[in-house]
Amino acid sequence: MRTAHPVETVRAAEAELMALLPDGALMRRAAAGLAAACCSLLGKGRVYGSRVVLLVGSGDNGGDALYAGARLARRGAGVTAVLLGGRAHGAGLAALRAAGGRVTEDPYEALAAADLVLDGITGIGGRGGLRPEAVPVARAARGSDAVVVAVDLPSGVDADTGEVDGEALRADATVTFGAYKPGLLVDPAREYAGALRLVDIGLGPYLPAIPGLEALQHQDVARLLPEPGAESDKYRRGVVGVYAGSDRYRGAAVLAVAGALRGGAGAVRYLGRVGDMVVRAHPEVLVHTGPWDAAGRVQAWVAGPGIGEGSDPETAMGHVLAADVPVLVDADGLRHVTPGAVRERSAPTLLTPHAGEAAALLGTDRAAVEAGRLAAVRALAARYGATVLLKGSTTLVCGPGGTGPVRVNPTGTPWLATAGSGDVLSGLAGSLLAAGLDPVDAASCAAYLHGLAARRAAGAGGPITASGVADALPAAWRDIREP
Ligand SMILES: NC(=O)C1=CN([C@@H]2O[C@H](COP(=O)(O)OP(=O)(O)OC[C@H]3O[C@@H](n4cnc5c(N)ncnc54)[C@H](O)[C@@H]3O)[C@@H](O)[C@H]2O)[C@@H](O)CC1
Ligand SMILES: [K+]
Repeated sequence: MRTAHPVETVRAAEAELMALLPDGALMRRAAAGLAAACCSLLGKGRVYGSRVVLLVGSGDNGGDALYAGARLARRGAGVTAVLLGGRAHGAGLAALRAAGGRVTEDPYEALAAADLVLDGITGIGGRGGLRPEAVPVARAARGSDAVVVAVDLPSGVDADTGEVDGEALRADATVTFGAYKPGLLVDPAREYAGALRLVDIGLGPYLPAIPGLEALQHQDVARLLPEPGAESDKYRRGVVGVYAGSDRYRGAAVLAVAGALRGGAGAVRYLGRVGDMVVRAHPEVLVHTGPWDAAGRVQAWVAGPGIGEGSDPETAMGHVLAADVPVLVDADGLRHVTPGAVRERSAPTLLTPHAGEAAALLGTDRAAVEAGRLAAVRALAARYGATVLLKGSTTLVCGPGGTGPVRVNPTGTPWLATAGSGDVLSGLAGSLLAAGLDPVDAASCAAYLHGLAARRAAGAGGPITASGVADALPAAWRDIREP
C-alpha cells in the first residue's frame, strides 16, 4: 500500500525525529537522496559537465535544492542558483558556493542552456500558486529543454488537497521526502508532479499507522479479491442484482451486467425494462420480470445506470434502498437518493458519482468538485453516511463519515473517459460487494481492476470502448493474481 500523510502530520514526525538528530541532519539526508535521484535522471556518466539550474525560494525547500546543488557541483556539474525569495537558506547557499556553484541575476540565460532544473521554490510551506515574480521564471524553465525535478512538491500546488490555485511549475519528476503528501496522488496537482520518487529520511517510525490517503497496489488487491473455494456454489459466491437500463438507455443495462459478470459473484440477477436485450448479450443472466418482492435473494444491488427519470424508477429505487443488503447507487439512481433515506438504511450504501453528479448531490458546480476532489468525496461521505467512489482522472474512495483515509486509485488512464465505462465499473463493484467485500474494498478494488483492464484494452495507447474494458477484466484479474 502506498500511503500519504498531510503536512501537519509530516511536520510533527519531522519535529520528533529532528530532536534526536544533530542540526541539519534531516536536510542533508533529503539533499543526498535528491542529488542521487538527479544523477540517475541525468544518466550514468553524464553528471560531470552537465548544467544544472536551481530555482531557490526563501524556505527550507530552497535549502534542499542548494545542498543537492552543492553535491552535484562536487561531482562536476555546473550549478547556477536563481534566488527567487527575498532571502535564501544561508548554510545551503554557503555550501553551494564552497562547492563551486554560483548565483546568477539572469535566470533566462541560465535556463536556456540547462540540462536539469531543480524546483526548490516552495514545498510543504507554500501557500497558493506561484507568486507573480516566479511565474515568468517557472514558464521559462518549463519551456526549456531541461528535465524539471520538483523538490518535495511541484511549487504552487497545495500539498494537502491537490488543489492548484493559480500557476504551478509542472515537473517531469518529483522527489519527495519522508512520506508522500496527498497532493502528489490527487488531481489536479498529481498531473504536475510527473514520476514520483520517495526518499526515506527515517520518518517511518514517527508517522501514524493511519494515513490521510492510501493507494492500493497489486498485492493488496490480490489479497482482497474473492477466490472461489472447492465448496463454493453460486449462492455462496454471492448473487448480485442489477437494476439498470430503460427504453432510452438500453446499453447501460448490458454494460452494467457485463461488469457484474466479471466481478466474482456467482450469479447476476437482472431487473429492469430491457431483459430481452440483456439476455441476448449475456445468456448466463437470471432475468426477473415479475414484481419486486418476488425477485429472489441477492447479496447486493447495483442500481441506477440508465434507468432515466420518472415514477417507475423512483418506485424501483425505493425497493432497492429498502433491501437489507449492500446497495451501490450510480448514475440516474443518484437522483433518487436523499441523505435521510441513505442514512436510515440497515445495510451499507456505496454511491458512485462522477464530478457532475457529485456536484448535483452537494449543490455546487462541477468545476468546484474537479478543483477540490478530496474535499468533495469527504463531504459526500459525511453527508450521506455512505461510502463514496468519486470517478475521474484520479478516482477516490472514502468510507462513511468522511474522516478515515481516502483511497486513491493509481491505475486510471485518460482513455477511460468513454461512454458506458462507468456502467461497467458499477457492475463490477456491485459484484465484489455481493462476493462479500466491504464497500471501501469493493469500490477501490473495482476501480483498480477497471483501470488495469482499460490500460490493457488501450494497449500501447488508443481509443477503447466500455465493452472492451469489460472484456479485458478477466485478464486484468489474472495480472493481479499472477504478477
Ligand atoms: N522540516 C524538515 O525537517 C525538513 C524539511 N525539508 C524541506 O523543507 C520544506 C519545508 O520548508 P519550509 O517550511 O521552510 O517551507 P517552504 O520552503 O516550502 O516554503 C516556505 C517559504 O516560501 C514562502 N512562500 C510561501 N508561499 C509561497 C508562494 N506561493 N510563492 C513563493 N514563496 C512562497 C514563504 O514565505 C516561506 O519563506 C519541505 O518541503 C522540504 O523540502 C527537508 O529538508 C526534509 C527535512
Ligand atoms: K518545490
